[in-house]
Amino acid sequence: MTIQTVMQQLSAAPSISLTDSRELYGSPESIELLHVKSPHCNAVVSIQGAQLLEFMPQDSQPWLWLSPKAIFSKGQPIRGGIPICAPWFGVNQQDPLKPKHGFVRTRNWQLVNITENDQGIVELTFSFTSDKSDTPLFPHAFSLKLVMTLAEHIHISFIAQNTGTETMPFSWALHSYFNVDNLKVAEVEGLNQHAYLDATQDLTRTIQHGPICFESEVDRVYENVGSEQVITGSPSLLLRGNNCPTAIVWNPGIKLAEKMADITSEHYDEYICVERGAAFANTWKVQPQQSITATLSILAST
Ligand SMILES: O=P(O)(O)OC[C@H]1O[C@@H](O)[C@H](O)[C@@H](O)[C@@H]1O
Repeated sequence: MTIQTVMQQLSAAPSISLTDSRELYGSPESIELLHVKSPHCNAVVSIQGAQLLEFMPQDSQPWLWLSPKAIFSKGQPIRGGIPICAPWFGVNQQDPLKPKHGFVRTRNWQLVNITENDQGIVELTFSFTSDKSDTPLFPHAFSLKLVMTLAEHIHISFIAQNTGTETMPFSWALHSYFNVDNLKVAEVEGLNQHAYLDATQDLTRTIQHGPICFESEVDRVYENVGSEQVITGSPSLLLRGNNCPTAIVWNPGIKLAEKMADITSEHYDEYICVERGAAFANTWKVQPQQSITATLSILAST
């Protein structure tokens, strides 16, 4: 979309304005952002990575965690909100030197549509199309579409299309960072008795007993999960995924966080990640010209 069309669509969407990270967060470098202040919510979205950074329903508290030490720099991951990991999740299995979590989280996406309906519900549509320069990183041509609906809740549709001529292995995650007011009492429910791969123990298969608690580093991959998980804490949230068979639950704990410049021991206990996507045994095999759609809703849990 040209800047002219963006401006036209923004003029029909009174709750959305264009800003940047310098203005909003005082960063030295400027990353383009959309600021939503609607009757339903306040939100901030980065065009780099098509990444929702902040979300707070009216009369509530922030649902997503954005690190106070987040780095806003072109081509760098932004720590917090909902980064999109694709076309692979985690460490690349063929070449561990390739960027972790793929490369679309650090690229500019195309903003293809901005709408706000009469009730003030905002919908943002982004697209990403790989090009020849991406072939050394990922030998398949693909395009992605992400539709983000911001109301009193968050709804995301994620669509991947194989635009090449061979079957495309594609793993991905919506790597959501959720605010917790007390890590010691925060829990994730909905995975009891489920096997997981423990990334802190060389991916040893282990069985989950009861809710997930965060007493030290947690880095777990649950395959073939049910549609819903609940984060209990303040706020309590319900995640409902469709076609997102993998859940990844992560908090680095204090020791690892000390080594992460955009988290540190000062902030590691402010969030947990509960990510949904399709990874490990659930990696998508996308046929030539096939599109696969997944959706994720994040709702207040009652
Ligand atoms: O620092 P990154 O690349 O954003 O990754 C953060 C974490 O992402 C999680 O999804 C992984 O399970 C962790 O192992 C990883 O440390």
